[in-house]
Parts: sequence; C-alpha cells; structure tokens
Amino acid sequence: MFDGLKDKLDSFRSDVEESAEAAESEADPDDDAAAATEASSDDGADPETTADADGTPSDPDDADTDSPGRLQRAKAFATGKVVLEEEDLEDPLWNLEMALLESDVEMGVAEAILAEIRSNLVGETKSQMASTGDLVEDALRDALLEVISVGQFDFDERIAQAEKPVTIVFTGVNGVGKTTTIAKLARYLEARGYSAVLANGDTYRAGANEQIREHAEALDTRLIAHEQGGDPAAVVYDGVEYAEANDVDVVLGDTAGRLHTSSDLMAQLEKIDRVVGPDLTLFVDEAVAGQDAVERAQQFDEAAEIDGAVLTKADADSQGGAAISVAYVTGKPVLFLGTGQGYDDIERFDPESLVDDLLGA
Ligand SMILES: Nc1nc2c(ncn2[C@@H]2O[C@H](COP(=O)(O)OP(=O)(O)OP(=O)(O)O)[C@@H](O)[C@H]2O)c(=O)[nH]1
Repeated sequence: MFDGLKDKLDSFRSDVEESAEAAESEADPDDDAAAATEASSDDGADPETTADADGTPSDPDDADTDSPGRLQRAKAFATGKVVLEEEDLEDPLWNLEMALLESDVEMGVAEAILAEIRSNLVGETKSQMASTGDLVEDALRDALLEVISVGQFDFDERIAQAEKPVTIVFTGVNGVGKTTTIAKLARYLEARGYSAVLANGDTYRAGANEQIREHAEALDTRLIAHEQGGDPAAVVYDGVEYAEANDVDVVLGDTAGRLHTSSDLMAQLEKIDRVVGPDLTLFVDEAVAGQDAVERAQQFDEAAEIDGAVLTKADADSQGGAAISVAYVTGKPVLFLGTGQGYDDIERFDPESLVDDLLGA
C-alpha cells in the first residue's frame, strides 16, 4: 500500500541530508577557522564588527564570506549545532513537490505540506549527535498529520454513543466498491457486537438488488430491498423500521451513484435526509482513482454534505494521493480504507499509524 509514495518521501529525507552535509562542510571551522573562532567568541556576531583572521575588520559588503547566515552557521557549528537554511531546502522541497504531485496529491494539499515542512525546518538547529534524517522525519510527520487528520473522529465511539438504530447512508459513483464496503462494514460492526440490516437504496441500477443480496446471504444479514425504480428514501425508511422493530443496531443504506445531474443526486439524498435523517452519510470512492476521487469527494460534499469518506482498493494503490488529500480538501475525515476483496479487508483510517507506515517508522 502506497509504496511509491513511501519511496518518494524517503528520497526527500536523503535529499535534505545531502544538502545539510554540504552546508555543514561549508561551515566547517577547519575550512574557515577565522569565521568559527570569531563566531564562537562573539555571541553578538554582528557582521559590522566582525574581524578577519588577521585582525582587520571585514568588509560588511563582503556577503559571500561574512554573511550573517554563514557566520550564524559557523557559530552554530562551533557550538555543536547546525542550522538548516531555506537555500539548503530549496532543491529537496522542489523535488518533494514534484513527487507529491506525481503521487496524485492535490495541488493545495501538496502546498500545505511544503509550507508546514518549510516552517518546521528552516532555521532548525540540531546537535551534532542528532541526525538530519530525524529532523526531516519529524517535519514530514507533522506536515502529513496536519493534512490527513482533518476532521478525524472516532467512528467506533460515535457508533457506541449514538442512539440505536444508527443509520448510515453511503454515496459515491457506481463501480468503486460501495456495495462491497457496506458488506465489509456489516462484518466490522458485527465483530464489535452490533447487529446490522442492509437497505438497498440503489433502486436505479438493474442487478443492484441481486448484487447486495449475495453479500447479505454470505453474511447472514437481513436485506431490505424494493423493486427497481422504487423510492430510495422509502427503502432506507423500511430498513430503519425493521431495525426498530427487531432491535437491530445499525442500518446500512446503499444509494445509487451519480444520477444524471447533481441536482438529482441532491434531491435523492435530501429526501433520504428528510425521511430518515441518517446519522452519517459516508462517501465511498477508490483510492486508486487519485485526483478523480478527490474531485468527486468535493463534488458529492457540495451536492449533499458528507460526514466522512471510505477509500477502497488502497491495497492496489501505490500513490496514496487520495488518502493524503481527501480530508484536507473536503474538511471531512477519511474513516476507512478498503484493503482487499474479502469481508475482513477493511481498516480504520488511523492517521498516526498511516504516517508511521509512510515514513517507515
Ligand atoms: N482489491 C480490492 N478490491 C475491492 C475492494 N473493494 C471492492 N473491491 C472489488 O471491486 C469490485 C467492485 O466492487 P463492488 O462493490 O461490486 O462495486 P460496485 O458494485 O461496482 O460498486 P457500487 O456500484 O459502488 O456498489 C469487486 O470485484 C470488489 O471485490 C478493495 O478494497 N480492494
């Protein structure tokens, strides 16, 4: 999962390390004893009063040899610290930006990551014992967490606290694994002690009933379905009635994917909203769809507000762009990743452990 992205993040780490090593050897007092001696003996390090090795005052305009940055660096080196400067990061950050965009990370998200890294690393000092790699890893971790944790909440806790039955409606275009996700979540909830009923609100597509029925039978879960062409809100309503009458904890309602226009989609979801008032509306798309999934998440959220997202087929996605971008772009959290075709192949989206995994920690 996300192997291509992991490699690219690792390259950024080695890029900065190389850059910092080059800067360190440039500031090495053995290479420029005067600057270091001066810097370490004069905490003020005012370039105006800086003297060269022979004692003659240096020319303050001689920026190449006595620039405040260089002196600060030499001083930092002499005191066991090294300063990372904007110029050391320029090339690595450019390469990282290209790598993120190639990984289908949305442009605004890539920029936010870069800005966070820049503000964490520029001017950063480290003891000679600490590795630049650790500094970079910390900055990357903070930057990635900042964007992918947006809106995150504890799904299990939400279900535990909610009045039963909890109604969850799933939206998203057809063909992305929405029905499989509903089946996986029925299994996920069952494993946590909750009973579930499936309601097939996708009354639009021929064959949708048969498809979800196969899952219901395999999971031994009750399915509520109406004829093709029926009213999706009525199906989900019947699912809720069934749950209330039979003490079922959770109603999982499928819906048709994109209808002809977003106003159709909105009308459908608004009616479900009015009739059953779902506790959660979750958007489902494929992680492998990258930027397309990010755009669709945004469009669905605008058409009918979502509460969170599920990204399927993460097992087949080496890029990670959708997983990194969806929460930041929509302001709604990614809650689950689909990681295979089996019913147990679903994972809670855990920003901390995902970032650890991306950084090989
Ligand atoms: N590798 C992998 N395959 C998945 C995952 N989720 C679903 N699939 C597969 O994707 C294919 C489509 O899934 P379905 O749920 O049938 O998708 P669909 O019926 O087109 O989806 P909806 O119309 O959105 O309900 C099936 O072969 C699923 O097994 C996943 O997380 N990983």
